[in-house]
Amino acid sequence: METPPDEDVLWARSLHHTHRGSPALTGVDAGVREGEILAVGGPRGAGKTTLLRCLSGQSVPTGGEVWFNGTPLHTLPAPQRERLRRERFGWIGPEPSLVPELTAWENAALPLLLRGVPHRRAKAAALEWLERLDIAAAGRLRPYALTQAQRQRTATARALVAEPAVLFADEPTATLHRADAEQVLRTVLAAARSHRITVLLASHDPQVTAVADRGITLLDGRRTDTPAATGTEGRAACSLSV
Ligand SMILES: Nc1ncnc2c1ncn2[C@@H]1O[C@H](COP(=O)(O)OP(=O)(O)OP(=O)(O)O)[C@@H](O)[C@H]1O
Repeated sequence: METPPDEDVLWARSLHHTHRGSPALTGVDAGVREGEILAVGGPRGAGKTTLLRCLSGQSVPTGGEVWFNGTPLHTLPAPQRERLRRERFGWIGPEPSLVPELTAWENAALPLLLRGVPHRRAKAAALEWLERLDIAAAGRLRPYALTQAQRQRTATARALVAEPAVLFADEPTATLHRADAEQVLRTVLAAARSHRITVLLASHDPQVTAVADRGITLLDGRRTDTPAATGTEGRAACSLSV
């Protein structure tokens, strides 16, 4: 068995995954270094979400290995995997799934509250992230009273509030208008760089993936990027002002 490279915080080898018998990933290798922003590009249906779900321990691959800091996620019993996910990973999906009964700040504070952080400290941290995302004024509103953009910003605050080791952002700006998309991306990237959060950013939009340090590309569940392209500096090609 090959050992994960020391510098990779997250490392996957020969990942296979099927959905009801249909292949979604076919032998994908990937690695991301601490503090790196890695884009996962490719058209719809290419396998980006499936890859992020396998790397984050939400799905167990049908074949291959996933290692996080020397821990094999692919063999970890479900309760430990859940715990690791809760404590070390953050997730932003294309649709903000907020708890309808909670206010924006309570939703944002949820990862800290569930971890037993005192109410006052959790609230202060949540409000700080909502402030950074320009929606502190909406902190007392419940999700039904928020716009789609405010809901997505709240979900972004929730993903960052506990300063995860790895942030998985799956099409995080897909439902946002350009200006909102730019601000959400800018905040995520600034937070990642200042807190050394590793980011996996999946998007079918080349303007979004261009903000990453490095990118891989999937098509029909396989990587299509060449080693040379993998090392390309994404930021040089960035067309979003983030
Ligand atoms: N729950 C599921 N059940 C059945 N097939 C699925 C399921 N999830 C994904 N697939 C299929 O697996 C393949 C990869 O899907 P995946 O969502 O990972 O791709 P993607 O690149 O993230 O695309 P998108 O941007 O549309 O989400 C596709 O063919 C998709 O139809």
